[in-house]
Amino acid sequence: MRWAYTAEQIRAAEQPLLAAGEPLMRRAAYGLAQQILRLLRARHSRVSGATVAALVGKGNNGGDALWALAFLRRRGVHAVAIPVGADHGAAITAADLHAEGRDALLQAGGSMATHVPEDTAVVVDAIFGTGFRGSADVPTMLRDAGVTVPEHAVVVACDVPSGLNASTGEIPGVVLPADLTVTFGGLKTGLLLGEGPRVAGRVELIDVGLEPLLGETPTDQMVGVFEKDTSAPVGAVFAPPVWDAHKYSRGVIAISAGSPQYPGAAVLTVAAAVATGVGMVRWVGVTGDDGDDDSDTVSAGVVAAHPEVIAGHEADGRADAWVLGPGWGTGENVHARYRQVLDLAGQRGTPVVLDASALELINNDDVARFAEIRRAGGAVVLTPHAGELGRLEERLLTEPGADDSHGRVDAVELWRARRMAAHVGAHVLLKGPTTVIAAPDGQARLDTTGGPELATAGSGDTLAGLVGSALGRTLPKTGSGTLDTLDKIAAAVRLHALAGRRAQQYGPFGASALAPAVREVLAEVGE
Ligand SMILES: NC(=O)C1=CN([C@@H]2O[C@H](COP(=O)(O)OP(=O)(O)OC[C@H]3O[C@@H](n4cnc5c(N)ncnc54)[C@H](O)[C@@H]3O)[C@@H](O)[C@H]2O)[C@@H](O)CC1
Ligand SMILES: Nc1ncnc2c1ncn2[C@@H]1O[C@H](COP(=O)(O)OP(=O)(O)O)[C@@H](O)[C@H]1O
Repeated sequence: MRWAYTAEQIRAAEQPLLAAGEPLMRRAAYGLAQQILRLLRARHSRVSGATVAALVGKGNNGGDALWALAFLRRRGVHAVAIPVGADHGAAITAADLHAEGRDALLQAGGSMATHVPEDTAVVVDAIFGTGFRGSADVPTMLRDAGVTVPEHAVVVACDVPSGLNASTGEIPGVVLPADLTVTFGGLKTGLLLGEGPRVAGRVELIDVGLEPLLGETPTDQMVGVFEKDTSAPVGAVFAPPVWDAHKYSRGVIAISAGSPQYPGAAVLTVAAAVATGVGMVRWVGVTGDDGDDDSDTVSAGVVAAHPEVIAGHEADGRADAWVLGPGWGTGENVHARYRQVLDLAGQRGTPVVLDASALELINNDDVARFAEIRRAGGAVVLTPHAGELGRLEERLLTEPGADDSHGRVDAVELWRARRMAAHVGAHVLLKGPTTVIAAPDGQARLDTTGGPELATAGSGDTLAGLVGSALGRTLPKTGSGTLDTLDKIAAAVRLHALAGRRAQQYGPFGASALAPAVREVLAEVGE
């Protein structure tokens, strides 16, 4: 796992090193040049003779690119810098650029230009970096300057795409989307939130020696990031059973989901939990303890699809984790069931996942119930998408709107999830293209592994079942002692994302394809 930081945190960490004369810019530029060389080698047989053009602003971001061009020039690259931007209304020129960088480039034999040569293989976007404020329309700036980016050129953003807020992921104007972003010192949260993932392309991090200083950031301000190619602890959380396991020791997942209106939600949530391999999955209807005909239809559907499921109407049975809410709708009994399970969980310390319709039932009185569950050793996990979180905010917070007093109106997903988690004393799993998981103590994780193939009805029900399984299953004693609720939720999110990718390999799919794909992913993880 890597950590991500706001631009302000990165800039603060840089200060002592810059004051001590550390050559941060040259380290950053060297890393950028290496990444460009790698691209050139992959796309062209020869590095020497290839053209790399940088769109250079007047700040240090431009300085990075100028130094990188100087390194590339020494490797035989045709290196060209094009000043882009304005100062007091007048277009900037070479004289306005970072002086040392410009001199380094010229001394190395590079050149200044007013347009991007047609044979350019790589265009470096170095107009603005973390010093960007306000808004900018980069394509219009380029058009006004008579600069055209050739269609065949690969666009590499220096630190962040110019015009992207490096902390929040907002784009107040328009940016030039990058194929690759080479970022320096630490991963910026803006590359992972909001519009960031859409415009940053692949992200490579260059170590410039900030890590020790960033490590001093309070943990509630660091954001853990699960990298695409390393695992959130999927293997540890969804580990195979130990040799002397029995069905109760492996974990019993109790799921109250579905209604006559949405019977499929029950099947999908149950299917996900079953697919992870647990000791038992119980399905519990939302009617009174006697059940009724309507609920029996849902029950029959669940058992027909999954004969191994124990279906009934009593909440008071064995449960190592509860999942409440997928497909409940607004039936008259859901509220009683919701209250009953929260009270039971408070007495027993059972983790509870509140999804979909259950989220609509939460009010401020429940905060004390959630605290009770945590005190008893359990956890509460809310799994809203942005719309559901908005409704929670309206109901629970006195100031539901996004607060911009910290200069991060967005970081929206991160900030909103953290705020809600702290307010209600529960973990908040905020679903979307970037999934945010916030703990009540301020810690957070981001995962961008999931693709848009997951945006299909019932995919959230599947995720709720996976989170329930992660919280209720018994972990092997060895090697998993340090896994906390945040890790378990993160593992479920990652498993969901990997299942989406796996299912997609066989073509477009609906959510019922996810549970079989979960089994395939776990078979590989376990190998
Ligand atoms: N993080 C690190 O470890 C390092 C960061 N460095 C680089 O330094 C960069 C930050 O440099 P700076 O602080 O000089 O800032 P930038 O180079 O990001 O941009 C600042 C310039 O752009 C102008 N500007 C900002 N917003 C504008 C807008 N909306 N319209 C028009 N002009 C605007 C400012 O007036 C200023 O002249 C980083 O992004 C990174 O590339 C490296 O040089 C050293 C290592
Ligand atoms: N564009 C996207 N890219 C990646 N993941 C997405 C995207 N849109 C939605 N998702 C994921 O798909 C799932 C959808 O869940 P949800 O909205 O609750 O669906 P439903 O309620 O229909 O089951 C979530 O895990 C969410 O993170």
